[in-house]
Amino acid sequence: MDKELRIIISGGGTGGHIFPAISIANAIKAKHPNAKILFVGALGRMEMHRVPAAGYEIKGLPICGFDRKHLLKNVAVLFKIWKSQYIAKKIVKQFKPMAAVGVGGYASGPTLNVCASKGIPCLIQEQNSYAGVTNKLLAKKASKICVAYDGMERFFPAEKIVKTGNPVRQNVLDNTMTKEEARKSFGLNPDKKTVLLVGGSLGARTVNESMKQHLDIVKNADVQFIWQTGKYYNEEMNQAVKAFGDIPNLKVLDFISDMGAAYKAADLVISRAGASSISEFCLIGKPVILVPSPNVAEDHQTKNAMALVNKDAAIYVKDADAPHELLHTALQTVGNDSKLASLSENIKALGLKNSADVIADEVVKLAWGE
Ligand SMILES: CC(=O)N[C@H]1[C@@H](OP(=O)(O)OP(=O)(O)OC[C@H]2O[C@@H](n3ccc(=O)[nH]c3=O)[C@H](O)[C@@H]2O)O[C@H](CO)[C@@H](O)[C@@H]1O
Repeated sequence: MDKELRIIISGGGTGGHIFPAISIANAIKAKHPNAKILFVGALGRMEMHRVPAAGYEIKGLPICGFDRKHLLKNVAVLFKIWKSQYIAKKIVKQFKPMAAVGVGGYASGPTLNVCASKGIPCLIQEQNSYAGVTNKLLAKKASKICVAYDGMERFFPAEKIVKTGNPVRQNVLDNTMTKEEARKSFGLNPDKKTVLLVGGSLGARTVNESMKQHLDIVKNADVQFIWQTGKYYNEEMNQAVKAFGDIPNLKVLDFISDMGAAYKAADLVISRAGASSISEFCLIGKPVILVPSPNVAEDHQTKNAMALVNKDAAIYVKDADAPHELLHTALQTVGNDSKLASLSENIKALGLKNSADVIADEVVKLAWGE
């Protein structure tokens, strides 16, 4: 019988924070099936339904970020932070975690602060090449900081850093479908080349516009498309497709639950350059065109993308050029088998394997004081 193991995992806001957290939980459970794991997220954010869907319990804090444009609104934010801290204290008192993991995002702030103040060891996981605000604030209190990029001593104490890469969900890596089965599972022709478009976990306006403005090219192309619009844009994009008329070689979805199947179906992916997505492309060796979001802190997606593009491991299309360039580049690339093969080979060489396992081991060592 395994020793007792009680772990809190906190953070979220977007898939880029939530899915690494779920992979860490899965890796802990695989090694220690009796481990008790509790997630703490932000009420109203994506983690509150994605985490239970992955089979874990989650408690929500009423936390949100500071409003940098409307300073007066921040009085309410301060109150929410205070209240979240109070609720986090109650959660920690009841659950009695032996270690806490923060994956970035608002909820990890109060949760890890409370844990650290009670002497519970904390580990943080930073997915990006540019550290997020919450993780930077928590760094002093953390015992270990797991990162995916070199040079993170700019943000964190060097002696705490472990380079592990980003954990990727096991079902993204272990999909056992054939390409044909995967395409069929999306209602598509099993034998036709396929392009998958993903705008990160929430969808991306630019990627969507690049499709919406060229539905004629889409319809006449000799390939088929899986188009993830994101929840916010889904209705608008569906209406545009409806107004255009029937496009049998196009499947429009707001969110893709089985990314393993979507990647398997695709010969080429078009994507934002979020850190978790990039780790997935590397580990499965997927040819990809990256359109980094220009709207993120310190332009970190462009930095994520360039680490690949400079090694001929991905194609770069600038956000501003995407509406007129993206589809042409995609169609050219997907028709060029030797280009697809070299992109796949080059990107695969950059993957850091077993990240979730390595982090899980670090967490368990902290919990058991080893
Ligand atoms: C706008 C924004 O703030 N983006 C940030 C956010 O991105 P975002 O949440 O988009 O994160 P990533 O691109 O890193 O990861 C997206 C994750 O969602 C999954 N997925 C995506 C679409 C879908 O339909 N189904 C699905 O399961 C992907 O497989 C991947 O696991 O967090 C990342 C990690 O901190 C950052 O690098 C990004 O800059």
